Amino acid sequence: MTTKLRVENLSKTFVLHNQHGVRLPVFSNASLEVKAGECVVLHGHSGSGKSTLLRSLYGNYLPDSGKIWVEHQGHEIDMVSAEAREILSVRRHTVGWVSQFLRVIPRISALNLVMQPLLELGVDKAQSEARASALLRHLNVPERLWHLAPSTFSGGEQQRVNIARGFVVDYPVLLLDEPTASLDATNRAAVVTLIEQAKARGAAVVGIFHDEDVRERVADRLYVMSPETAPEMSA
Ligand SMILES: Nc1ncnc2c1ncn2[C@@H]1O[C@H](COP(=O)(O)OP(=O)(O)OP(=O)(O)O)[C@@H](O)[C@H]1O
Repeated sequence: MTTKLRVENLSKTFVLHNQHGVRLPVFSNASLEVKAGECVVLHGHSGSGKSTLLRSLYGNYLPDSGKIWVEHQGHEIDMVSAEAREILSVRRHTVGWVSQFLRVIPRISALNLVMQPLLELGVDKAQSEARASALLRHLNVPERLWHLAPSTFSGGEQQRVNIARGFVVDYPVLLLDEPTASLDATNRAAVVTLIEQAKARGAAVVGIFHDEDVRERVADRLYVMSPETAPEMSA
């Protein structure tokens, strides 16, 4: 199996400049590898650094040291040292991000929000619309809402629009930040099916799931945010 994502000796410390420069080490020497078709779940107590690690993988946080190798269009890119335009290209083509929160854009309909990543890749409108509709239907978003802007949707409806948008492109790597938080059992199962389908087509998945049932269904391995990867706090 091909390795899609390789993290080597990654360390991250937050420096709180507005609080006397307090240093808050989050993890050090984190290393993991995710192959095509595998799902690795980040695991550890609240505050152990799961979100910080996941955000670093997407290039949202800059680690202090270490490498994040992503297989991107036939070669490996290190997300730690990559230039901004390379990170944008990785995000457009290779690494998808699904969080529990939807960034609502005023006046853009749910259907258009979901289609957008496909249109940006040059997929034609009819095909994009068909794929987006299938996902919204799968996630039980009522059809009467598809042509409305999601700002007035319930929390769960917004969450499902966001998940549809995150799964609309067949990204080789998927980063999932608690995508099932606050969904009911039917919709959790719908998301689990999407993750299983992504794995079956060869996606490498890294996720955070607080729901134990979901974790057990999708995880091939747990990556434990152990005390060794979380050094003592120092001033
Ligand atoms: N932007 C930030 N600036 C400063 N400190 C931060 C920042 N983000 C996170 N932290 C700190 O880093 C530590 C790890 O936070 P993180 O959110 O990664 O943990 P987590 O394991 O995802 O927690 P939870 O399960 O509660 O979501 C926490 O002590 C948090 O206060």
